[in-house]
Amino acid sequence: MTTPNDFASPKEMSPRHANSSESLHNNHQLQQGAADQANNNNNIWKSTFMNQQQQQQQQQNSFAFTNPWSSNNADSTLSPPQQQQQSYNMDMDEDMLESFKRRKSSLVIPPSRAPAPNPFQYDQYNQYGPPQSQQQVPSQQQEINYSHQQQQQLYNAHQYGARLGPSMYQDFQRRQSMAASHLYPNGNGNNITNYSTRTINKNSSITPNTANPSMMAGPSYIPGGLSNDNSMVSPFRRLSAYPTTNIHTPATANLQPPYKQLRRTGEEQQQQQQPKPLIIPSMKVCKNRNDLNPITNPTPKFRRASLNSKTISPLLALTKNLITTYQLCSPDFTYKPSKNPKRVLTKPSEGKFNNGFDNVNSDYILYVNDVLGSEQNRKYLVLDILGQGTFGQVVKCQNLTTKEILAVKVIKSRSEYLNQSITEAKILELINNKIDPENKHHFLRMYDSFIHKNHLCLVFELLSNNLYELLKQNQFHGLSIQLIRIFTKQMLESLCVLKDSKLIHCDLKPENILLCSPDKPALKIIDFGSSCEETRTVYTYIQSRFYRAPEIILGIPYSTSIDMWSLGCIVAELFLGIPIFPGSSEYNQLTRIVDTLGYPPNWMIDMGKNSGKFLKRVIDEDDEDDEEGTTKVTKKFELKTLEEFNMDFPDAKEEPGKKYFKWNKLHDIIKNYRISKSIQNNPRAVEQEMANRECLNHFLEGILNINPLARWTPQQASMHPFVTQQPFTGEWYPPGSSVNMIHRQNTTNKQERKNDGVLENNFDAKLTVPSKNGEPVARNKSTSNEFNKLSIE
Ligand SMILES: Nc1ncnc2c1ncn2[C@@H]1O[C@H](COP(=O)(O)OP(=O)(O)OP(=O)(O)O)[C@@H](O)[C@H]1O
Repeated sequence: MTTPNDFASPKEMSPRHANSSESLHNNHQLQQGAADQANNNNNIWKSTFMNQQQQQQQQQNSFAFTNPWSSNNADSTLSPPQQQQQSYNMDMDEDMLESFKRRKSSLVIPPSRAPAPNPFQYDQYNQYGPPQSQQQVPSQQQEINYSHQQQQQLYNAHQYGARLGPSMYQDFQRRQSMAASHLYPNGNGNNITNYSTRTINKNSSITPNTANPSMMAGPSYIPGGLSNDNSMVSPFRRLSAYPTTNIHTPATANLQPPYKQLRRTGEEQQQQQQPKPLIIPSMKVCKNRNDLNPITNPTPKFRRASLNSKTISPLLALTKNLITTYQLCSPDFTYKPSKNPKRVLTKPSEGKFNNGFDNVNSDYILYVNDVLGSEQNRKYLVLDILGQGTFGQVVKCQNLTTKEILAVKVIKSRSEYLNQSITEAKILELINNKIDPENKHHFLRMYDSFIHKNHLCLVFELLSNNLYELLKQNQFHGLSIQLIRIFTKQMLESLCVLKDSKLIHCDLKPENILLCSPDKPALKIIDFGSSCEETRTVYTYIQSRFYRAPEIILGIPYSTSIDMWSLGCIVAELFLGIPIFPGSSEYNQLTRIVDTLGYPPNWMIDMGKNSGKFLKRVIDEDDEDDEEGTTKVTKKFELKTLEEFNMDFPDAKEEPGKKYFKWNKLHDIIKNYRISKSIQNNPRAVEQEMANRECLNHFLEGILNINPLARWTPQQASMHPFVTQQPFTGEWYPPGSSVNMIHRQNTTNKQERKNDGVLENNFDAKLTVPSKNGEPVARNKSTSNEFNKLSIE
């Protein structure tokens, strides 16, 4: 049979025995001194001490929690006569309990109404009860052993194991150790005593109990753990265990609760002092549902406190009225909100630059309740963080004068970010004041800008979630086509205005499109930090990768049409829930685009500064002979294989990209995307959904045209049936468009790459045709003659 010691080390079982050899030594010393004093006879003492040691050893082996005073020390001064001692200690226990209860009430610590059942019946141990006589020791020991055997059996039989498991068992033992450490806190033998046998003088020095019970009733007695001695903490508070005795208590005049109690009559007080049976929490096996009903104990008296004599529920005392509660515990306690620790919002939060105001990334270290700005009417109280980006942090603030809640973008203090952000502020100013003064075209409003501790701060209207967060909330399942249409319409309105103003946003992505409020589908475009004028396209490394246009990847001069590409990616993502081109690198990004939409036209590859990085030139014989019968040799390009790319750029360590969609072609991805469960059983709804998808697909093909010259402008896209909700017949061309192109029917993939809807390798060419995944757009016969004369205005 295993013993409890098999489950835990002696250290865990008893700090008194195993934790501190010094403590054990002191214990012996103390007992030795006591024996000397009593018998003044070395021989007797020796035999007694050896007896005692044996007993202790036995106890230590069987169970760690034993009362050193419970064994007969053969010294009447230390161990009072059994009868006397028992009643005395019983009195003291009750006294302790009552005092403790009152003390607890004054601390506003409600006793647990239905203590958690202790699986190991810990409370039944007489640890806090009266000391046992020598005669009782074996029986107590037996009880302990028996109980532990029971625990052991229960544990082994998995009766509790399933619910408690070894970790809970260990936790129980740890708590036992904690209790023991409260019982024997100082590790010097003087304090080694039981609660029930402790007296503490006014100076809080703890001495073993003497035989005189009257000593316990005086003002000098403070029950163990609740004395002035701070080192003594009641184990009750940790274990919610009550003494097992219920003996009449002597008055403890110095421990009256501060209220109500004072108004009680003597009779009431007497009644209160009557012995009351204590319900000892015990373990019970739940056999049916009724066993789970909570046990409600009668509300004990003195459990509520307040400074103004009003009763406060424990809940309120520990929540809303916590300050009062603290004041009740310590009259010196004062509370000032200004001294509250401020929550830091910036990560990393260690000050590195700018006199410690900035972290290693040159971000200003922001705290809740910080004030940004110093001028009158331009002070902003920091409330929370809204987002973080390349340029800095965006925080929710309150204007201290107007009380308006706003968003403040605190730009990094490095000059490159500062300069670009000045451009952002200028563009926003232009948009807000000149381009969209009436706030109709879904652009973020900027209200103010100022410098705070070397950081440019831009004050914006406060918006809600961004579209990425919206998709996330929807478990990345994509939005309904109706909602996508509403969003697309608004984004196109903004892009029309930007194109007319010859401005390029350059960083359109779901994170930069924000809902105005959480409950309406109105949105606004933010983050003009990368924006530029169409005539000043200085930067070539722009746009977030997933939304990066092919002309940027290839390194071709760009225009407002890069925003249309990003829009196409965003609309597709709103439908699919995840990015349509989630490239892990530029090479991977281009690979995904080519796989889904076909190759860029030759002129783009010829022109692209970066083309050689990703593509290889292959001289191929054309499968068609010219009129004279000679084989035409045309330039062709192919994406480098992964191996070829890694060979050319060993540092890149390019790996095969993860495949997110079963299908490759855009049309197939959209068409075969899962149908919402809500309409799966409704054929008409499914039919409507498929029709909507066809329309969405056609719309996407128009704006996700690899050729920027063939890509629809926002004005053209705004007229598409997907946006206008006009009937979609399967064909649609931007009004007034004509093209002069030679189009081959039944083009193969190889052939797609040659043409891909572009007619001339001329960047300024205006003669383009919308293509469908690089495949010819099916046209009805009646228009086939005009087909070659489409031009886009
Ligand atoms: N006016 C606003 N109201 C609410 N949240 C905002 C506001 N402006 C920005 N945010 C939040 O802060 C995030 C970052 O903002 P912003 O894109 O302007 O920073 P950035 O440093 O330019 O980021 P990026 O890395 O995209 O360049 C946004 O995605 C958004 O969630």
